[in-house]
Amino acid sequence: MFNHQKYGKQYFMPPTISYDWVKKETLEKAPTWCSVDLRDGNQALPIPMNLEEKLELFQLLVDIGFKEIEVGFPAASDTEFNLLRKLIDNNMIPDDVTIMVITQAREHIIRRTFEAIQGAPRAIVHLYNSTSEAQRRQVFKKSKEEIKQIALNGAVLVKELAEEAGGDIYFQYSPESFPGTEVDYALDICNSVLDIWKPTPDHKAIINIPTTVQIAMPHIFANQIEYIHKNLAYRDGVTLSIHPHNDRGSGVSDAEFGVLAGAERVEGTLFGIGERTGNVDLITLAMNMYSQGFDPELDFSQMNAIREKYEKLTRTEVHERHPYSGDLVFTAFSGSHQDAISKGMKYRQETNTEKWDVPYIPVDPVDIGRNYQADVIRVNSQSGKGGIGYILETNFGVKLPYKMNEAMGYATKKVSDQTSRELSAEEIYQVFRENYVEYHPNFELVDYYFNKGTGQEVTLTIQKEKEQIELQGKGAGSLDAISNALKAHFDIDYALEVYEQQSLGKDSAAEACAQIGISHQGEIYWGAGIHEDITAASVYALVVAVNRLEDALISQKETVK
Ligand SMILES: CC(=O)SCCNC(=O)CCNC(=O)[C@H](O)C(C)(C)COP(=O)(O)OP(=O)(O)OC[C@H]1O[C@@H](n2cnc3c(N)ncnc32)[C@H](O)[C@@H]1OP(=O)(O)O
Ligand SMILES: CC(C)C(=O)C(=O)O
Repeated sequence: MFNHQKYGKQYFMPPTISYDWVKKETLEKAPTWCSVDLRDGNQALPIPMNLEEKLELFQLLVDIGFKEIEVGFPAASDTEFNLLRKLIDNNMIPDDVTIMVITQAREHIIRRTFEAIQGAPRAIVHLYNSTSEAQRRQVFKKSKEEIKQIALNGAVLVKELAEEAGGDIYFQYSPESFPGTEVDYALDICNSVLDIWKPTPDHKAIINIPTTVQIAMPHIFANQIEYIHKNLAYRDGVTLSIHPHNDRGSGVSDAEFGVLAGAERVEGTLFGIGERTGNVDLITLAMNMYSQGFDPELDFSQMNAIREKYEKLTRTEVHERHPYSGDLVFTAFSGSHQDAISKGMKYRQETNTEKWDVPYIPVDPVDIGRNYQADVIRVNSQSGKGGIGYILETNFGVKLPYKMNEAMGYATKKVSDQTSRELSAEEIYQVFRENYVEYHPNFELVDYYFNKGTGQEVTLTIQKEKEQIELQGKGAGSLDAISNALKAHFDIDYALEVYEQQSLGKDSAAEACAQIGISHQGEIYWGAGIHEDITAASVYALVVAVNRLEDALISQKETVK
């Protein structure tokens, strides 16, 4: 039964709350990032990665710029153990990267962990045990003091083995299931562990506070972290770290608020993969900083390549709406958004604006290897003239007059609506050609030439059904002469209202596109022509516009009948 009364508050507020973190606006300095993809991320996969896949992911993490990487839980399996041996024995760990290994606070597991890191240039040994009230009562059936002792025994052994091993070994402790732990009790365990390790500013220890399962709103977590930050022993010898999960969907908020509250290091995964609803997504965190103008010290300029490799290695798919990295995150289908984006892009180009502030697009897609044409404006039945015009202009150089763009917008939406699908740029161009360049249901222009080279007298041949007809016309200019010939033949009147043209390419041999709008009884009828010769392009545009006017007159006559 769906019964909310079954649930209640399981988290603990800290003994004092100062809310200093609320007064800070944004993250201005990158925290130390620690990727836990190879451990927490891997733990979430139905088919865990094999050795080769893990090595490839390790290299990807190094390439992105991670300086701390949790390589695994070496006591868990031979694959994890062998991964460490492979990395260490083959000198595959770059000088500026520190690997981390996690261990339960159990003697045989700690010993196996140390075997795995023997000979490592540097390593963090990450010790954890569960401290929550629920786990003490249900899982461990131990008192607070006994649970604390598990951590302390582990801390002592870790220290002894590190001293035996020599080398550069750092310690990390996590009170697992912290969200359900009394905050002052968690702090007491952490401080007691630190009393054993006695860290210094030259050889810091890490205290890592996880939201193992998220059970409170992000501001609660921030208050808890601020309390720990202010009351940690050996504070200048400790890096305060956080490890948010995402059960309530607020992993990113927990992380951001946690850093505002005093955390200096964040553990998480690429794309937020992790058990249940995942870990905090480090890409989103880093890109959030980037979009505020701060250096995240991680490089996501090849986002698509990172995503493809990650999907291949983990056999998971990144959702198309996943922040910053999904296929559709820069895409606007809706008309008013497309209109604002295309105007914003144009404004940016015209004004050479340095700061990015294009409406609806939080970061410049190009910065992460995406592409305006393919990614930003895509067209379906929700789209409008702004986006459709943008696609014609940026892909094909066709810049339609404002009102014609509106008509083209409706013609395109109609096709998308009828076919119930998105239209590609080529398909949109095809709609344009069929409706405005190749549209001549009533008559076609076969040929024309100007008499006596004056350009003011024209002879043109049109095809009407099966018949070819020769027409004569005179005018103030060539287009006027042709227009007069058509008006006389069809016995119609209209005014040449709009005339625009643009070159479709950069060289002089490139084609031109002309657009013509003729008005008759308050309505405008549009046509376009594409030709190497601009006069020819205009003539063809006029022929389409007159065909459209003819359509309207024929249907008027049919209505009268
Ligand atoms: C929140 C996190 O993601 S933490 C990381 C969790 N990840 C993993 O556990 C993945 C890797 N783990 C494993 O492969 C296995 O658990 C191993 C190899 C480490 C240990 O295996 P086993 O000893 O067979 O089983 P298991 O982990 O279930 O052991 C549970 C026992 O350890 C105790 N225990 C569990 N965690 C801890 C801990 N952090 N510190 C001390 N004792 C612990 C339990 O109380 C239980 O004790 P009991 O045997 O007296 O009942
Ligand atoms: C071991 C800790 C850090 C952990 O993974 C968690 O609590 O989620």
